[in-house]
Amino acid sequence: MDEINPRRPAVSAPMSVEEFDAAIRSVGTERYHDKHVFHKLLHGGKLNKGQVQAWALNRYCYQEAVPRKDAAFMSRVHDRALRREWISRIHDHDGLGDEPGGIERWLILTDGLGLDRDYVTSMRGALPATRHIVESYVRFVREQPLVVAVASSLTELFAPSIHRERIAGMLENYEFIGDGVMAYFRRRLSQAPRDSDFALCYVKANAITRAEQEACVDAVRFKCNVLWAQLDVLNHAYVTPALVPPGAFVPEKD
Ligand SMILES: O=C(O)c1cc(C(=O)O)c2c(n1)C(=O)C(=O)c1cc(C(=O)O)[nH]c1-2
Repeated sequence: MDEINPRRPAVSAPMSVEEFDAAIRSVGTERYHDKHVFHKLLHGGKLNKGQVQAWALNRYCYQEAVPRKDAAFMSRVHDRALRREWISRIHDHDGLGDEPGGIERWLILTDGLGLDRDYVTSMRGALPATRHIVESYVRFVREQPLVVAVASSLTELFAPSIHRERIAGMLENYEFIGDGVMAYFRRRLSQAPRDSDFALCYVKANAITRAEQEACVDAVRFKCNVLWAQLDVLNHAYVTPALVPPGAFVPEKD
């Protein structure tokens, strides 16, 4: 007869698929960056043009990092079917053929805000912390188990509602924002659900043990932190009291 070994740590049973789904979504409810004060200011028209410029040029660093993290992910995938699926994420951002892609659409936004393209793409004016934060996402995806790396993209489950709020809020509240420059976010309204549907199915099918499921939930938490921390440093540098670090972009006075 098997004896119960009291020294063996209890192994928790895996969550049901419904519990796992709910655990992932509850991370977003608790800590997605739609709750950050900087977004409330941005969408509510409470920032001046210089502060919006600072947001857009720092966020460029995130845009620039996303296809690199997807390429880092793909470099580790041996399953051809998964690579065939994932590559569309790189095309979404870098473009393919006549489709200019999301980075180009982001630069249309920064053009519209009166920022010089070379300055934006050089990332010279970005806050020092922004670069470190976005690189931590690339590193995470390069180093973590594949299913955990996929899970870290699941914040996109929560993105469409913030994109809708941003399009409506910025168009309504800033005379320097026109419909054309919001094209980036409009396009994401269809891209993000496609990506997050796939990622959620993949994670549910491939995170089998309780430990794997918990690592995936932690990955969503990590990624919320990546998004949150980018807003923390913007708020710290550009919202009162403004504390722009040496060498970073300085808005012109209104
Ligand atoms: O504006 C936003 O709030 C927001 C959030 C996120 C997200 O939740 O990760 C992404 C995006 N936008 C986005 O535009 C985007 O292309 C994107 C890719 C990814 C990813 O992790 O692969 N997240 C996001």
